Amino acid sequence: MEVLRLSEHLAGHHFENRNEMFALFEREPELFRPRHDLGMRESRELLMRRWERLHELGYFKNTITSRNPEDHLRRIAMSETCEYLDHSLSVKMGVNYGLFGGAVAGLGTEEQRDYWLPKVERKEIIGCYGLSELGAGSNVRGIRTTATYDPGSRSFVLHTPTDGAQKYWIGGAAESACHCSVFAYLIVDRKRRGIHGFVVQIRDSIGGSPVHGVTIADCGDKWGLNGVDNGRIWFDRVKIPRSNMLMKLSQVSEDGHYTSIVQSENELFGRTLAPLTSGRVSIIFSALNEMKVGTSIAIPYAKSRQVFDKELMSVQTHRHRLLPYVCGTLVMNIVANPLKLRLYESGLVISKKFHVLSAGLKALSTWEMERCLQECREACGGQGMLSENRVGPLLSEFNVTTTFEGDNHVMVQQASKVVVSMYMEGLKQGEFSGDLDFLNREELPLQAEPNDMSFILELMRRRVRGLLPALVPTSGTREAAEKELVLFEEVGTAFCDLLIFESFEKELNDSAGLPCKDLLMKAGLIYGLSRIDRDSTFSRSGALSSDASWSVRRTYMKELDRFVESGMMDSAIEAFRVPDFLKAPICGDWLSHNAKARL
Ligand SMILES: Cc1cc2nc3c(=O)[nH]c(=O)nc-3n(C[C@H](O)[C@H](O)[C@H](O)COP(=O)(O)OP(=O)(O)OC[C@H]3O[C@@H](n4cnc5c(N)ncnc54)[C@H](O)[C@@H]3O)c2cc1C
Repeated sequence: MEVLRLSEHLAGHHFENRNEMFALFEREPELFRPRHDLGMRESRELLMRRWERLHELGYFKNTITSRNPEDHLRRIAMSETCEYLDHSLSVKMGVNYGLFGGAVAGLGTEEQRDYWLPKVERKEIIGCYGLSELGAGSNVRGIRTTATYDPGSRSFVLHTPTDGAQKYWIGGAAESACHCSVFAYLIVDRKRRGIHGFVVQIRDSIGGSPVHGVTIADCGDKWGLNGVDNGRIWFDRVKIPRSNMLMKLSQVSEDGHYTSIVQSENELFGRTLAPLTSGRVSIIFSALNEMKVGTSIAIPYAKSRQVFDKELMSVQTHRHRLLPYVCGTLVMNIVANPLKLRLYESGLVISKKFHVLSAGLKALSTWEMERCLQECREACGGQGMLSENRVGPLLSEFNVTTTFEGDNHVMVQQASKVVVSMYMEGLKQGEFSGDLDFLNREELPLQAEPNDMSFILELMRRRVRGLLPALVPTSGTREAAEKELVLFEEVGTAFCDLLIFESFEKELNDSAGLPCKDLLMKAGLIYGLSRIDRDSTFSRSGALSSDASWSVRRTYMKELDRFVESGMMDSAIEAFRVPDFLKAPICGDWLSHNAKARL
């Protein structure tokens, strides 16, 4: 019962809707069983059939046009559920509903929302999100597409000046999308006004021919996520009506007068890209859910496998290879849930802390997921190479999450920038504030036994305390700090880790009636010890002496054993609640599955 409540808590919201969707998958296996044996063309076709079926059953009804955050969260729950089955499906729907729809909802006027969003919801149009270009991905300000206002025809002229400025990787553009939220430099009366969003029709209908002036090409076969038809788009002086500029933040009047409610180009840039924040938070959950699937396959297999007369899961290295990911998933899930719920609160203003946590968690969770799935693949030995056992294909399906919606290194640097600015401000003022407040106090002595969260938190703080002055000597400049980019990113990671563990502890203390608290506390301890044990920045920053590092190692190994022997590992896997039909043959009676009699 407690474990079921933990499952519900991890899901965070719309537990019943998720179950309902899993039940549909199970009921209609022809369409909804996992397929990892298809080429690009069949994957795309299958995706469209799956999406159509979900649409027909009304799963997304009222989730795009509604003003009620609950309805948007319902769509997110549906999308997360689809990820267990088909990452491409949830990405393609996410680009349409979340990015295209999100751009209209976030950047459009009331009138524009009322015009476009019902069409998206009724699937009369499929939208894509055109930000990245061949020559500029992470460096968004480097895009070159222009949108020039022509007062004579009261229209904008969208143009791709060079091949480097072609829109690239645009999900849905290669085959199906008929509209695109295009991001381009606005030019009014020969003045450049920063990057703005426009709704541009690129095909005459869903899956139809490109409209006049638009050229579209397919990015081609990828080694994962092949259900998504990523495409390239060129605009050759394409005219769109004035009303297609998304005008909530800035407006161009009919006679070509530019006004904006935003004070600076920097602020405009931040607010224009805001829909990406919800995409980033969704990616955190992609990573966590796939770690749930990977470990829910590798661990039952290891429990049923004998190696050299021992049960594989009893082997110390195996515990050390898999359990940190089980524990990390629990920790990050507990931290990411309130982040997601806050994102859909009306009137949310994205604070620096929110930005650091969402960007940092996006990077850390997807890197963890990548390592986790690789480890699960190897932990299943040769069986891990079979597509039917899912772990290998999932690794290639989800690999891109480290790159899109903000490359991970660039995300970590966002955290670095914030913490370095806070530190330099503190040096200037002679006092540190906010999340660096602890720097005003003496370092606490380290407790002898590294066996609880206060030890983990103290070490996380010590590491930040040690790394910051190494990066920013008292007289240093921010520019100099940014040249030491490896250390700069280490500082960002250290700060994110600290925020993650602080948030985790706060959630544990503040959430009344949190189920399986003992299990979660142990998970926090093990995940913390694993991060300390594997990362040299703890010793380099002076946070951890050699003696203390041995003590960490000893406790860590003991805690791994306790986690298994107390039954906590099994409870965690049960709480992940991956339905059997979305696991793999090696989770069950794999001898019978491979019996000669079955040939
Ligand atoms: C499958 C897929 C789907 C996508 N879907 C869409 C979509 O629908 N719409 C859309 O607009 N875009 C989409 N993208 C584009 C995606 O957002 C970009 O690929 C991403 O932002 C990275 O840009 P890039 O590919 O140009 O890589 P680059 O920015 O060139 O990065 C290359 C390498 O350089 C490193 N690097 C870059 N800048 C720095 C720096 N400042 N410091 C240190 N290292 C750095 C990165 O870590 C990376 O390893 C998609 C991409 C893929 C692969």
